[in-house]
Amino acid sequence: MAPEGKSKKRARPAKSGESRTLKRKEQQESLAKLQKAVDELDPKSADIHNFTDLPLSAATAAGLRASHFESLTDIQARAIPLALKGKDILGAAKTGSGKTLAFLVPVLECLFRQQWTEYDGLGALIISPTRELAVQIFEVLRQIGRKHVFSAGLVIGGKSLKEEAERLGRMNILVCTPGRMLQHLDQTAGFVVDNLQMLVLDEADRIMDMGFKSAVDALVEHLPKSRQTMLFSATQSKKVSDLARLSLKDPKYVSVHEAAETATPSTLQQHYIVTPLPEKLDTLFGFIKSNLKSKIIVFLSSGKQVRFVYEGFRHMQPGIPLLHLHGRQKQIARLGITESFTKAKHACLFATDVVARGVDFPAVDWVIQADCPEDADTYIHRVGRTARYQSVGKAVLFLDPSEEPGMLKRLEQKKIPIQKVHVKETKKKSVADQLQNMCFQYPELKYLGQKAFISYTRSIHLQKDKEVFQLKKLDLDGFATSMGLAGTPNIKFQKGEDVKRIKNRSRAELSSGSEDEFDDEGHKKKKDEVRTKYQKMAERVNQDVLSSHYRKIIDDGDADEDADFLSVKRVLGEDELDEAGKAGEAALEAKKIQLGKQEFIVDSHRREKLLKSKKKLLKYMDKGQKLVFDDDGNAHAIYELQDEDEFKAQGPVDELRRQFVEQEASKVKEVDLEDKQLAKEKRKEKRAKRKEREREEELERQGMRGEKGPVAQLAGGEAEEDPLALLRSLPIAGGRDDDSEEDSEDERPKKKAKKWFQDDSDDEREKAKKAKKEIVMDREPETLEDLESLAAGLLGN
Ligand SMILES: Nc1ncnc2c1ncn2[C@@H]1O[C@H](COP(=O)(O)OP(=O)(O)OP(=O)(O)O)[C@@H](O)[C@H]1O
Repeated sequence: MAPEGKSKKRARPAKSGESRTLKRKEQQESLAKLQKAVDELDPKSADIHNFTDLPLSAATAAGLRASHFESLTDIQARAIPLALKGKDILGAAKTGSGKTLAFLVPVLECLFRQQWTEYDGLGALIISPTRELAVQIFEVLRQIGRKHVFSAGLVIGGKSLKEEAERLGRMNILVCTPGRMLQHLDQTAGFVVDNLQMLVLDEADRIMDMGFKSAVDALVEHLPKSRQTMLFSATQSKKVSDLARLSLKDPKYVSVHEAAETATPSTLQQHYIVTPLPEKLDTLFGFIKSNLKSKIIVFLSSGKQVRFVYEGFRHMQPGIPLLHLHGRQKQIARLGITESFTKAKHACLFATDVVARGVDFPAVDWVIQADCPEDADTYIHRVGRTARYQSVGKAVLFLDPSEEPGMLKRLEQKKIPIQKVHVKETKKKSVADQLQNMCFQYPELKYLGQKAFISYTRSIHLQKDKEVFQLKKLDLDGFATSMGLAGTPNIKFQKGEDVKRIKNRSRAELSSGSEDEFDDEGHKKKKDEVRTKYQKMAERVNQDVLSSHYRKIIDDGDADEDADFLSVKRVLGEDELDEAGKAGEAALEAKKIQLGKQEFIVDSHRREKLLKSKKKLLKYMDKGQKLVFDDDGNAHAIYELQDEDEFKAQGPVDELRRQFVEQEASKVKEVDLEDKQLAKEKRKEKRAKRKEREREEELERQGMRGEKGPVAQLAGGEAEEDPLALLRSLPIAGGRDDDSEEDSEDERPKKKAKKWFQDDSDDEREKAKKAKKEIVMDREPETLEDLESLAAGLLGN
């Protein structure tokens, strides 16, 4: 028996070697077949109607099938074939027409055809202007990519940079917002994007506009030029400057609805109501009361408007669940609200333009634009939240009489069909009295009202399109009264440069909470900017209620918004020390500290804290000196070793210094370049080695077990792929076959054990598979953390 066993053992490697070669051959043949099909694909073919008509990998096809996507929408049928062939694309199609899949499918396919692994690093970057949209794109990617083994992550902020940074290195596909991504590219050591194959900009016109300009330009600087780039939007522009900024190569413009009669979906009914500003809230409340069995989104111009209307109406209990969403809520609250509204059958969501673009809430009946959009493009995106993909929807725009002619002209220019309707007087519900009572009763509501009033008037003042927005023609006193305010708040507008600078930012940016934050006066807030108590008080020029009221505002997840006022936690700067003293800070018993040549008096906790900060103290410390030791071991300053005359003969000191600095700088630069090149080559070499080894091991393992692995299945073409098979075959720490040779190469990084695959035995694997299935089926991701942890591992489930 023993010899038999022995002979069996000897026979196994030979068998596995054979099957390994066979499987590799099959895999290569299958890939070559797929590539050939892509090469031969005619992007203009009229026979492409379904996903099955496209040359796609079995994994993508299975993911699409499992997500119930069968037939292609127009933009998908036109854009995907071109994208599969590696073309740069400018894609334009109406809202809700399926642009997301038009770029996600090519992303998956591009990486699949290159057999991308986690060691190849970042392969595709998808940029979205808002966090909500990024989360949604990520969700769709997770759905259709479920059979792939790529890793994917979300980079949208809302958690510490360090936490995000730890995951980045492992990601093949990232969905991100521009600012946050740039932060990582600038600050996260070891995050390499040299290998990037694809860059996608969803809502490209928005990402390329002023608000994101510097972030996007800097971000693109980091990316390799030899990549495929795709831009999508319902309001796509062909601006040459944008194309140049992104170095697009012979881009194909795919605009499926260019010849359409209207720029909005044909299933959308669009109306407008002329309602003077002082009657707007009455009309809105009346509308909501008349549509209690509906799902409604109400767009307002700023977060403060949203909060006031939400709080005010909530107290009046209209009989429908009310929600509110704006960019300055905490990330977790934003996600929770988005999810609640997604699931709700009947609800009314008050929102800023943070959800105007891309967000795919199911079955929205009404989109109400209670505040006029800044331009026709914003109008198109807002109304696009309803009547999505073959469903019907209705939209109503509220206009002040002064806005009517200008706005109608803009809408007409953009081919937007809209009809005027009148509100029945009986349907209007006067809310001014109730709001006035509430403002009297709840000072915090009054405060919100004042802020909302100010932010509304300011947004009108800052609008670029003066034909539509004419502050002077608005009845501001009537508006203040309708909000329940006893008097009209005084408004101060900035003049000159400030206004110009603020004007350059669109209303959407001011209210969407995209990424940069702005203070009440429109100044861009730096994250750690230190502002004194006095500065803040000075900023409250437009308020006439006491600051204690602010603190009473119920914190329902909006803490971010009022962080300026509510938070007492501040980082202190030097310039604050004196102020702190003035403000009566408890003084410490004065003591003295000697630092370098300077003496410091410590008379407050703040100053003491400052003096503990090494970084801040650097400027007071000696800069250090270069010393040279003579033969006797005595130290000398460099100049001491040179004869003075000799030294002077060399030229003016400043010139010498400059030359020296230049020389050294160029040396450093040279060495730096060499180092980078060397490191890059090493990385490439390692990657290639790893990839080869993985393939071999995978094939070896499959051959030894006699299992039908993914490679064989892929070659078969027809059989249902096991999404985890490839993963299982990867050399997982703690789960290696005993008889597999331990790789002795030092440089090989230890793979992290993936929880669900730790034991390689079939039973354990089965259990892991079940457990994983349970997660996917029984528990939907609830938080950002859930989403990311699902994705941080792998797309496949
Ligand atoms: N081929 C398809 N078959 C069925 N449904 C689809 C298909 N493609 C997309 N959809 C559905 O259509 C809806 C809208 O798709 P998507 O969000 O991609 O639209 P969009 O064009 O990006 O819209 P927006 O311009 O507002 O961003 C989604 O609910 C999506 O699931």
